[in-house]
Amino acid sequence: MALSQNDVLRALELVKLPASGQSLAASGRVGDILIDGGKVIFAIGIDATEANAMEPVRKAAESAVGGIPGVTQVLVGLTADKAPGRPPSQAAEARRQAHGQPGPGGPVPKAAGIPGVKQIIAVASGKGGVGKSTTTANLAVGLATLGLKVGVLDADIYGPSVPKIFGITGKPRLVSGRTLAPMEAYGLKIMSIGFLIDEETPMIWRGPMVISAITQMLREVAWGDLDVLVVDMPPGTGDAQLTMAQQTPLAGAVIVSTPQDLALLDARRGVAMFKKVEVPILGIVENMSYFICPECGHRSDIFAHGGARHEAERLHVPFLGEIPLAMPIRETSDGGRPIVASDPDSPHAKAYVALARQVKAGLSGPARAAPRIVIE
Ligand SMILES: Nc1ncnc2c1ncn2[C@@H]1O[C@H](COP(=O)(O)OP(=O)(O)OP(=O)(O)O)[C@@H](O)[C@H]1O
Repeated sequence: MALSQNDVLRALELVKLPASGQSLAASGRVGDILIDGGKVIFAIGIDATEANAMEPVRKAAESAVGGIPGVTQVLVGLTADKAPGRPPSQAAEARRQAHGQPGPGGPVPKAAGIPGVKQIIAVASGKGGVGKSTTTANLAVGLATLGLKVGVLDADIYGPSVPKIFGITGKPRLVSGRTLAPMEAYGLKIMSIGFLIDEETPMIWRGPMVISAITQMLREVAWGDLDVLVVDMPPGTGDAQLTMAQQTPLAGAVIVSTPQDLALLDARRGVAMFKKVEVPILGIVENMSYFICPECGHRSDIFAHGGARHEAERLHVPFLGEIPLAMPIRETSDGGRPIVASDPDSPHAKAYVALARQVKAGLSGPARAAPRIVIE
């Protein structure tokens, strides 16, 4: 007989919430349940502060549903998509009302820091394809050339491309219990959500997986001592991105945009998203800003360059610089050899190092005047 949502909810009656002892099924926290043959997928709504406490509940839910005859695979994620003010899914809301439970809400506190990691920054873009991952990789190598210990966390659930940009193959190994060793390339420690999420995982499921995956990548990876961890965020400004911005103890965010109007509009949304969760904006960088002909050296502003600088001024956030549209950037990035590492003397690499310098300065705060020494 085909599996039904009621079969799943019956199994979830046996899973209890730690604080109240209430059943998960009755809590109103179970989102829409997707059933595809023997595969069952759903998310448990949590407050952003509960990620660690609710992990055992997630596991218990997976094993309870896994025990239903006919179930071949279960995927359960924790999601804080229901940020204050956002409505829960219709199904979850109906169950909540039926059981007379209070809805989610309240302020979202800041996520706890990661021992050994001094600062975490996000590289984000309002839309895909603007060169966010290429910028992340070259910025990270650039920060390392400035003498910092740097890690890269690829959190782009929709298209994790950091392993490819760094030419990494294979999977991270377990060092102890659930802790993974990060991969290493060009002196950086690297972890990608691509190592944790199966390529076949449906897109609809990736958003709900965000909290567990980001928590695991932040806290169950042996990062060691890092000055900066650079996070390649998923493009866009939807629920998944907002949740991630809330769940990650970010010191600041770099927004990547191309100069076109539409990309700039999206960049503006990105700035607004980080402001909403009180993450400081380190600035906007304009990628594919201008083109220098490799044959004749002529410069063309193909996308009416300068838009990001104006947008940054308009939004009162720093402008971090311009990266040209250049074949060597694409070739090295797509070939697993970021240009700052593979051709550090090129003008393109220098543009990224200048960006890294700006970001580093932004992280150490506005320059303070040296104290005046008075000799009496
Ligand atoms: N400045 C640049 N000059 C030339 N090519 C570039 C530049 N920046 C990025 N690219 C190329 O553009 C393509 C998209 O870049 P990238 O994957 O970094 O974008 P993205 O914004 O991370 O995309 P998404 O997150 O949507 O997958 C890649 O082929 C990359 O090599």
